[in-house]
Amino acid sequence: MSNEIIAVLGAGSWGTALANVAAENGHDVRLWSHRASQVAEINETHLNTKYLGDNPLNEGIVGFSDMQSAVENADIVLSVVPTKATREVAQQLVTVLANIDHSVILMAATKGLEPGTYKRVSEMLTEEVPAKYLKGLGVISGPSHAEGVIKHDPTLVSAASKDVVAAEKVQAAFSNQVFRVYTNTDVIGAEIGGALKNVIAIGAGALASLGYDANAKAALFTRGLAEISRLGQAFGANPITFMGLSGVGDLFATATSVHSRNFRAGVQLGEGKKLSDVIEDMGMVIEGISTTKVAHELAQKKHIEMPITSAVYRVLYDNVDVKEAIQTLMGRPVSQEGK
Ligand SMILES: NC(=O)c1ccc[n+]([C@@H]2O[C@H](COP(=O)([O-])OP(=O)(O)OC[C@H]3O[C@@H](n4cnc5c(N)ncnc54)[C@H](O)[C@@H]3O)[C@@H](O)[C@H]2O)c1
Ligand SMILES: O=P(O)(O)OC[C@H](O)CO
Repeated sequence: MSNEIIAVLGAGSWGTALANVAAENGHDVRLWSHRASQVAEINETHLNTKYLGDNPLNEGIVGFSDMQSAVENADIVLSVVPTKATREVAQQLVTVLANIDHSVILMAATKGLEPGTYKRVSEMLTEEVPAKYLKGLGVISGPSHAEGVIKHDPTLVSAASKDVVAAEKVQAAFSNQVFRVYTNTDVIGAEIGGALKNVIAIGAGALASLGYDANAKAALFTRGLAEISRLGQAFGANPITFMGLSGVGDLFATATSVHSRNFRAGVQLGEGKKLSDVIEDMGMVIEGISTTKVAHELAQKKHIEMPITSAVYRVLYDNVDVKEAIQTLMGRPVSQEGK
């Protein structure tokens, strides 16, 4: 494995965990944060306590406040900020790439859809970053909680890109005995699966808060995946992708794990906590809250049947009680499976 220079933009839970994988693989890893205090903590103590507690970070990770120093000569740049910060950070990256006249493989590990435009993260990056600065563009997706990755739980993800060489380079850079990267060319499927599973995970948390067991969970996962697949196919995704890591894999991980912010948000909402308090107390991004609104609007616009997404939307945005939302779902006219 050759030694690569890898810049990670965003030192939250996931950016830091991915930086750690790359550093453990012996790469030169620069972790950029817009918060100077976080950079200082990473460089001085090799910890990122707000996001990853007392898990020690590989000492090869160097924190940077200056994006240009982080990106200088980088082979691969990972964008791992929340969806809502993606354009802003991409614009900063473009300024840097123009200053140093440099091109990179750019991969987003963010999972979400942009409110208003309904764009996927890779679409935002394509719009913001001129092609002359790109040696390939794609996404990293799949069932992967930072909390598990940092503890070396065996984890599988996919690196999806139309540019197979770029995806293979990312695969080689990040794969090891506990972190296995598959390549995939279905970027749309990987992104729709990764974003939409968060909506279903909020629903799973709400079900759990009511004490419902395996029947209800299985119903939610199965019919939730059907909705994700319907939306994805309307945008040109390969339906097989939803049977893979970015589909059922990530849905299962997110909708069953206490590490999931989306699942935990669903539990708290089911227990009657106000949405604004859930967001404030989490202190980390809960992408599914915004994605639910985007998916609900998209479903209406494109006439795609997504009743579970609509139910989660009503709980989040119309203050509908979880039990009432479930009753509405169960009370719909019976229909044929497979449609
Ligand atoms: N946490 C996970 O296990 C995990 C796994 C896979 C994918 N993801 C996805 O990765 C993305 C990031 O999630 P996370 O868990 O790291 O979030 P987080 O809330 O833990 O951290 C977000 C980071 O982005 C930074 N940030 C926020 N706004 C910024 C801005 N305008 N400019 C620069 N930096 C900014 C924050 O300071 C923080 O360091 C999300 O889309 C999430 O769905 C997370
Ligand atoms: O903690 P969550 O709910 O944002 O989920 C994190 C990852 O997307 C799981 O693959």
